[in-house]
Amino acid sequence: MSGLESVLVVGTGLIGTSIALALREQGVAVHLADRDEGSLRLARELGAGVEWAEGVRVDVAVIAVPPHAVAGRLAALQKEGAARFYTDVASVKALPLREAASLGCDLTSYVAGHPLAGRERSGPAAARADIFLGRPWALCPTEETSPDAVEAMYGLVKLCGGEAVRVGAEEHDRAVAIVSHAPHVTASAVAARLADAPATALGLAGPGVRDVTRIAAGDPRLWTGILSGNALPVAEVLEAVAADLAAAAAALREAADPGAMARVTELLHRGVTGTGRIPGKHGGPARAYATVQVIIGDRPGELARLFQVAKEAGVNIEDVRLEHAPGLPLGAADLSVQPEAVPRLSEALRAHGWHLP
Ligand SMILES: NC(=O)C1=CN([C@@H]2O[C@H](COP(=O)(O)OP(=O)(O)OC[C@H]3O[C@@H](n4cnc5c(N)ncnc54)[C@H](O)[C@@H]3O)[C@@H](O)[C@H]2O)C=CC1
Ligand SMILES: O=C(O)C(=O)Cc1ccc(O)cc1
Repeated sequence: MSGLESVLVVGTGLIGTSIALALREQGVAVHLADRDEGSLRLARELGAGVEWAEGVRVDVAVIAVPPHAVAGRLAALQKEGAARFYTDVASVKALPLREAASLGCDLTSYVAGHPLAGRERSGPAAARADIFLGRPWALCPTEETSPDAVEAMYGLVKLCGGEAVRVGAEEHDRAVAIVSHAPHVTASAVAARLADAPATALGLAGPGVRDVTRIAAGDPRLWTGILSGNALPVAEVLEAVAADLAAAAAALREAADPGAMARVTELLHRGVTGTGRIPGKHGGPARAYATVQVIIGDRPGELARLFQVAKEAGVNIEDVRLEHAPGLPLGAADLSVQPEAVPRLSEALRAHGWHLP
């Protein structure tokens, strides 16, 4: 299919509205539908598109609702003849395909999809057009899917700035159990320890615990649906994680024994190996950035001034992490840059009066 001109987004939450905004930026006509009037209105007011009027037929319908609701929406949309092609964005893929088949949906025009991009917040207010840039976007056509439908979805993913990855639904589900679903439960288990932690402990919280628990802030209702839709693959990974944790705890009970601590060290080494295997930006190999730490005042415009100095020094800031010192009007910014840019950036920052610890 050449040129995708009109899209219907059903479910104007975080992902649906983000897709709509990304497509609007590319000049695509976007129609919106959601069973929740407030979400629909907000998405419209954010410039994500116009309300879908029944009878309007589009090139592609994107179903961006919770996993268990996908097949029902697909069946209803196909009955109305809403689009030429259909896709969804649910975090699990075998479930909607199975349910769509049992509801008698037309599987030739449906390509199950999943953008591996998102946030720990829900709803249209959290939507951003750029969350898909350089991110993988799984597409799971089956033997029944028409080549035209697959081609249309590659076009849609490209328009959103994502990188299409073709994969079978079962393989997809086993993969995301490892890289997304089990990590979510693990993050929740760590974050749950904070629910009744003493104030002293919370006051000492640093970036490490933030990194490990960020995704645990996600919507529990949505995540219950995701996990129940991928139950066995997730259970398998969690059992392996639990075994590692139980072995580490048992070893720490005998910490005076060097043999026991060696087992803990071995787990830490496997962890280092695992983190090193996570691909870097744009799906390329992991790239180790160097960090330049700068002390910043808690004042408006401080970061903008910092970025300006980096820009003038010709240094690209790949990532930035802010750490606020509790109770102090100061914080630290960790700037991730290419290792070779560290001396240039450090020198430029010092020359402009910044304090580098
Ligand atoms: N949150 C994330 O970071 C990611 C989520 N996903 C998947 O995207 C889908 C949507 O998730 P979010 O946008 O995060 O959720 P969200 O809660 O922000 O939005 C979901 C929207 O769907 C609407 N909705 C629910 N059932 C509906 C139905 N039967 N008909 C019409 N509208 C309905 C809700 O009113 C809501 O506006 C889910 O399947 C999720 O697994 C995929 C990638 C990332
Ligand atoms: O917040 C993050 O880092 C995520 O990875 C979000 C996310 C949540 C659910 C998905 O199915 C895909 C991505």
